[in-house]
Amino acid sequence: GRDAASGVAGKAAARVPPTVPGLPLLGSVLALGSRGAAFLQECRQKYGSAFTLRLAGQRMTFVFAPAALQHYFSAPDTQLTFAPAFTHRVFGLPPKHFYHRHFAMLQASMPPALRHELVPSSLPQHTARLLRLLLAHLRSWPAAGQLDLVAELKALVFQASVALLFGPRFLLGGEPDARQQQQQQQQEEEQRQEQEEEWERQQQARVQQEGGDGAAQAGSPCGGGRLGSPDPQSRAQRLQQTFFVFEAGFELAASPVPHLLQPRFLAARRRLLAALRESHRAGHLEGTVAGRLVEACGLPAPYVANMLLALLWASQANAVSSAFWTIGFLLLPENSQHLAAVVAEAWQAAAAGAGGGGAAGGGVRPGARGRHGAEGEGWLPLSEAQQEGLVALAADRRSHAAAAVAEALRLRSFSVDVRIAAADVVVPCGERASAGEGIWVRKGDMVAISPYEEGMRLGGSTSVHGAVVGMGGVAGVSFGGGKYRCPGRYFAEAELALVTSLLLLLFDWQLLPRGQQGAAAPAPAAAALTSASRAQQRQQQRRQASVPGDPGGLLPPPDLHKLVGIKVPAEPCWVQYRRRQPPVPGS
Ligand code: HEM
Repeated sequence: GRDAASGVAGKAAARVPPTVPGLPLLGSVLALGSRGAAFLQECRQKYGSAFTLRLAGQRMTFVFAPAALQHYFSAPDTQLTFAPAFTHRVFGLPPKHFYHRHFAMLQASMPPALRHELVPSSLPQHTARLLRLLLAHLRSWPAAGQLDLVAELKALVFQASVALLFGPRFLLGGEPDARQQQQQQQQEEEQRQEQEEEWERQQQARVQQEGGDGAAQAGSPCGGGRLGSPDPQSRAQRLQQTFFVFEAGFELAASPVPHLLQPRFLAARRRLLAALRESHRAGHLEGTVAGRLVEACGLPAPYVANMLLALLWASQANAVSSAFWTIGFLLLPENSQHLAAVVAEAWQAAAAGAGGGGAAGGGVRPGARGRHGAEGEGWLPLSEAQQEGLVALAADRRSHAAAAVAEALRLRSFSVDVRIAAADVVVPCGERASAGEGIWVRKGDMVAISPYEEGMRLGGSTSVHGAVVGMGGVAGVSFGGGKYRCPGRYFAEAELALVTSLLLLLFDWQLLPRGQQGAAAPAPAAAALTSASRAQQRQQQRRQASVPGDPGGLLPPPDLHKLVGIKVPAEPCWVQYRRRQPPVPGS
């Protein structure tokens, strides 16, 4: 195997992979753009475990053989390199300035770069803060009602984790504060706490402003996910919506299709860059993960905002939909046992925290449950000590919540990872890969892998390729591998476990039948359901049958157009929810 992986002995048995015929000039751009993963599956059936697509001017070779995976993640940069052109095209980071700083950004220890910043030992500190931000946001939810879980998780996860990583003042905005630059570290810390309190006050003020009457509401409790809503919005909501316009346009923007044809993407990027630039100048990012990364990276000032945009995208794009899938899968009837285990474990963790540390501040307010009413306003769901219990649970990689997160990632990450061939190389492939069999890839071609098996069920046995076992199974591969693996992995896993435990501890949830929402929900006009859209619906239901993890088709299908990263749900997901009482201290 070692010979083949080195790409030297492989040359003798190397073959050129078949090229999929497509349109003149465009090649398979349209097929891949419109059918995504389904198109790749067809190609795989027709051409086998390696084939090349022509995508306008770019050739992209897909390799599916397990032997290729190992090579992919271990090949030196002189053979396969992380796509620098891509960071330029999407984030506007020129390789000239960025490429040699890339490692500093990932690895530097002083000032701490991402790998040092987000190591497991520093996680409790980050997750404790994240939990406070999540709780502040959840206060604006009525005690019960119906909501679109996709939209609400977007708002919850984006706003809380951006406040954590970029600082609450990035989301709040505000005037530059010259004094801030001279403040000692301790003062900065105090200030951040004040900002978090201010953030909480704002969330609370909004509850009051919106009536806080707790009437069972449908729709978006905090205006989270409704694009184009006419309601006056906070800066946080506007940033969130702009971000998801950027994210929706991301893959097309990375393709060779001219940006001139993508005005929405360009406008969103411009707005995000302006907001990041303004916050950086005003000192809002000081003392935050993002601020320390700027220091570690040492980019020239004009490109700082572009790097921050890359961090914003990387930290949100996958995490938000992963949170949805984790909770969504747990709500499926066939997973009720797993749900019960996650709830019991969260309950225990909160109770243990409450028992161990003494419930500061009186803990849970009795009466916060049941018929929602003016309680919404002062709802303080978890004491400090209970929060500590949940934070400890989020760091436990053997918890039921961690298993549910890993399973959701495995089920919704049947996507692709991409490198560029830095030279003519042989990638091991085929039944005799260990004996040197492989495929040729030309210098400049893209090499893509998609190492996922489909058709597995939550809790079922996990079959993974031997090549990826060392990286934590398929869920591990969704974070990439080798030296470019995701530096946010441990943070992301703790974040997702925390969001899952918290929401399942504080609320009872029930999936509503697809396409059916509560009376108060904004129902789609019946007339709008044309025969064309009905046909589309049927087609989607057929596709759903082949989507792993949801045999009954109760969750929205994943959008199969998206090729990179965790799949995004293609539709809203309506649920009924109701607050419940977390454990009473000492119980
Ligand atoms: C479920 C959540 C997440 C998934 C599935 C995920 C996955 C990935 C993958 C696949 C890569 C590319 C690795 C490669 O090509 O080999 C990546 C890169 C990256 N991720 Fe994550 N990620 C997640 C969450 C996060 C979070 C929460 C952060 C930050 C706090 C983060 C920060 C980054 C950064 C900065 C990079 C770029 C690294 C570079 O420039 O080389 N990610 N992620």
